[in-house]
Amino acid sequence: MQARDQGEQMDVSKDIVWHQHSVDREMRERRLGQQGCVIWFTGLSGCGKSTIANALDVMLSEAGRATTLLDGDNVRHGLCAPPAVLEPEHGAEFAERFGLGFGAVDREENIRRIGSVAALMASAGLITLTAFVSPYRRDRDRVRKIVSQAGRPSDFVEVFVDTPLEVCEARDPKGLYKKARAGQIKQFTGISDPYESPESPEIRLDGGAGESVDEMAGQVKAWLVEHGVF
Ligand SMILES: Nc1ncnc2c1ncn2[C@@H]1O[C@H](COP(=O)(O)OS(=O)(=O)O)[C@@H](OP(=O)(O)O)[C@H]1O
Ligand SMILES: Nc1ncnc2c1ncn2[C@@H]1O[C@H](COP(=O)(O)OP(=O)(O)O)[C@@H](O)[C@H]1O
Repeated sequence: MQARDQGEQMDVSKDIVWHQHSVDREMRERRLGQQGCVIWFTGLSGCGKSTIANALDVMLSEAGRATTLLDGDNVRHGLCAPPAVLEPEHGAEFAERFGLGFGAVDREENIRRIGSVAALMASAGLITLTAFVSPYRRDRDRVRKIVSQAGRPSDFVEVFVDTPLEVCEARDPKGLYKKARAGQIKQFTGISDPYESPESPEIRLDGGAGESVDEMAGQVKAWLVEHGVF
C-alpha cells in the first residue's frame, strides 16, 4: 500500500489528519539492517514472560540487533500507572479517568496503549519485545491488528508462555498468589480472574517441561531466524 493511502486510511476524523514524515519506516529499517516487529509474550503472572523476554533481549542485543523491551510491571509505573500514582500530581478526577487497575476494561486500555506504543516502536525498526499478562484474546487480537496495519501481517509474533498455574503459584516470586488466595488481591489472573489461552500463537513455550530460561529464549530466537525476522 502506498504510504499516502495508508495515511488517509488512518485519518480518524476530518480534524486529525495523518502526517507523512520524510524518513519513513523503510529507510529506518534499511539503516538498522532489520525489520521492525513485535514479539508479544503472554501468560499468567509468574509464567516466565519477563525473564524469557529479558534473556532473548540480551541474545539479540549481543548479536547487534536494535531491540527494546516493554514490561508490565515497568509500564504500570508510568504510561499505565494506577490511580494512586497519578492522584498526588494530577488530582482525583484525572486519576480516576486515566489511572489503570486490573478490571477487564482497565486491562483492555492497558493493552491498547501498549499495543499502540509497540506498533510505533516496530515502525521505528526496533525488534520490540513485550511481556504482559494480556489475559483477553480480543485485546491481543486487537494489538495484532494494530501492529499488522502499521506494517506487515507477519510483524506480530505471539509467544504463549504456557506454564501451569500450579508452577506459577509455587514460584510466586512477589507473593501475589498468596495474597490472591487470601482474598487480599481481587481479580487476580488465574485465581479470581480469567486467562484466555491463545488458540494459535506463533510460538508456544512449555513452561512446565523443566526447560531453562535460555533454552526457551533460544527457541524464540530460532523461530525468528527460521522466519527471516532475525
Ligand atoms: N489482579 C492482578 N492480576 C494480574 N496481575 C496483577 C494483578 N495485580 C497485580 N498484578 C501484577 O501486575 C502485573 C501484570 O500487569 P500487566 O500489565 O501485565 O497486566 S494485564 O496485561 O493488563 O492483565 C503482574 O506482573 P507479572 O507477574 O510480571 O505478570 C503482577 O505482578
Ligand atoms: N524456565 C524457567 N525455569 C525456572 N524458573 C523460571 C523459568 N522462567 C522463569 N522462572 C522464574 O519464575 C519466576 C517468575 O518469572 P517472571 O519472568 O517474573 O514471570 P512473569 O513475568 O511471567 O510474571 C522468576 O523467579 C523466574 O526466575
